[in-house]
Amino acid sequence: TGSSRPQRILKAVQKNATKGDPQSVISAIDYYCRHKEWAMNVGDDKGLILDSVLTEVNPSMALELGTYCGYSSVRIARLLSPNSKLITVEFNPAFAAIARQIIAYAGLQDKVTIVEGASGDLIPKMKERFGLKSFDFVFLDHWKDRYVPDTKLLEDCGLLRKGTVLLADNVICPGAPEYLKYVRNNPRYESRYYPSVLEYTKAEDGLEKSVFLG
Ligand SMILES: O=C(NCCNC(=O)c1cc(-c2ccc(F)cc2)cc(O)c1O)c1cc(O)ncn1
Ligand SMILES: [Mg+2]
Repeated sequence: TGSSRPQRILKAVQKNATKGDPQSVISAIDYYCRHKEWAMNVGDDKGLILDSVLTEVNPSMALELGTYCGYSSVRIARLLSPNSKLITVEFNPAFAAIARQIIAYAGLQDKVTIVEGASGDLIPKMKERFGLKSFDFVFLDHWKDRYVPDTKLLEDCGLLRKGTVLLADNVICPGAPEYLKYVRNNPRYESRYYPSVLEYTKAEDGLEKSVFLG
């Protein structure tokens, strides 16, 4: 049996990036996925918006739902201040295994904790498991029909605080229409849409930034 797409992405990182250099890991993945084979990383266009929101929020505790190969984990962790942490949740063990290696190649393993399992099962256990009060930043990039139930779960588990920033990928493509309805019609959120393109394509996509108002 042949290699998987995530395995080929890891190979491209090991071949073309410099160990311990997160930017070179990001560039190697973007080059491979733009010129060799498409993959569902947030990518370089939407990645610049992610970078700017992250720099503005400067989170101490960040959560990512949907790790895949760890591309956005590297984008997020490279911008975190010392002692700040990223917890990233991945359902698919094969994805998690590759992501662990890509995050380590970037030298960011001390800032990132990968948790394997279903977000709906893991979110209620986060406070006790990680001794955290709440998240300052959440990046939603997993199954699009989990965005609403997991956002409600984060609220109900007291994992959001006044000012927590949620940033959701793919709200246009593949689309998260229920999520847009939920955050845009909800007095507890202040939302803004950042138009962009689907990673490595010219198709329309974008990020929705929603501030939890408590
Ligand atoms: O989280 C899991 N998959 C990735 C979710 N992310 C996406 O589905 C996703 C899809 C696309 C996309 C866009 C256009 C197109 F034509 C095909 C795919 C883009 C993106 O940027 C994504 O983020 C997952 C997997 C699994 O096997 N088990 C549990 N969870
Ligand atoms: Mg995505």
